[in-house]
Amino acid sequence: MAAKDLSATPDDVLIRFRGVRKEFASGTVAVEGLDLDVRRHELLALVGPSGCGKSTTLRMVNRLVEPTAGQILLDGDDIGAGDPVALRRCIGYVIQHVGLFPHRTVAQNVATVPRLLRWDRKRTTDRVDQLLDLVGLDPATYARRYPHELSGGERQRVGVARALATDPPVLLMDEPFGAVDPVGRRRLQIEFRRIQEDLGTTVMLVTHDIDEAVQLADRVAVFSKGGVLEQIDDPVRLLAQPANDTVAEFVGQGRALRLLGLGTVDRADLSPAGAVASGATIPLGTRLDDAFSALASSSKDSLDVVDDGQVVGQLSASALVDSLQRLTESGRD
Ligand SMILES: Nc1ncnc2c1ncn2[C@@H]1O[C@H](COP(=O)(O)OP(=O)(O)OP(=O)(O)O)[C@@H](O)[C@H]1O
Repeated sequence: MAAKDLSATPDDVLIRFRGVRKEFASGTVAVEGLDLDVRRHELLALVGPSGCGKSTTLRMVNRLVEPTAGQILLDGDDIGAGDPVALRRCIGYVIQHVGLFPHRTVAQNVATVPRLLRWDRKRTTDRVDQLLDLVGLDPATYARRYPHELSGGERQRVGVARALATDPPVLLMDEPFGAVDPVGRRRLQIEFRRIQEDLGTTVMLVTHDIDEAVQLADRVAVFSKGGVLEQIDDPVRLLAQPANDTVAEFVGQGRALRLLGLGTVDRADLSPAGAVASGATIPLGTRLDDAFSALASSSKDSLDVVDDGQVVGQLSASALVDSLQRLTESGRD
């Protein structure tokens, strides 16, 4: 399976779960009757309450867990029929506590799979440097460091670089940004999304954080206890139109604000700049939830919006409400 070009077939589905069930020896049913398609090049987030089977679902894709029933197809092939070691070589895996080898340098950690594949030294070092650059770690500074000489966020970046070393078509991520502080986390999420789009990697991402899911993912799958898939949709639709009470409860009371987080300040939202400056300024393209916070903390009822150092208009509270309305409408058919 590793040798196959997974980008070669026209089928839009890369990973297909068909009637997958996992019952552990203890009798716990972690996943039940799961039918789920993961599209090629998409970032699919898996969310749901603790213990609902998200990690088990993920770990069945690289066969760290074997299903009790059903099938998982990767590009049309039943993964249960092939060699699990070959399978894992074409699937990157990133977990919360990255699991870097403590006695190996950053470069050696990133080179783990290339070495297993017996890449020559030059190809390996070139790839390591390229990946460290990609995740924002200067190779000259970081390549020879050991994991204990890195911050949590830097370790997480090395984990991502290591998982991407051989440019796997599939990346499984289980709470990959969980150990990073909120500010570093947002930066890392944005950078990761850019890398994923550039490389075209198909990603399944398990997260507890609904905000992370709706900000990052192309689609979000909401599970309930017992590994039951309640809804799978794009973030706007999920927030605007939860399929049932379980999903509505899970996506939470902050739904309106989360929807705002999916839009940005656009010229169409602005009224002409007044003669009197409104006080606070924000750049065009600011996320609507950040604009809302800026407005809430300003003493005025509108914000000046700047682009290229010029005030291009004002954003009022009512324009923000209109934007939310538009986002909600776009999530409904
Ligand atoms: N190896 C195992 N043996 C027995 N039961 C297990 C095993 N691994 C997981 N479980 C059980 O299966 C269920 C689903 O676990 P899983 O880790 O997939 O959930 P999760 O949604 O990822 O949870 P969390 O969000 O807390 O990480 C839980 O009830 C868990 O206790």
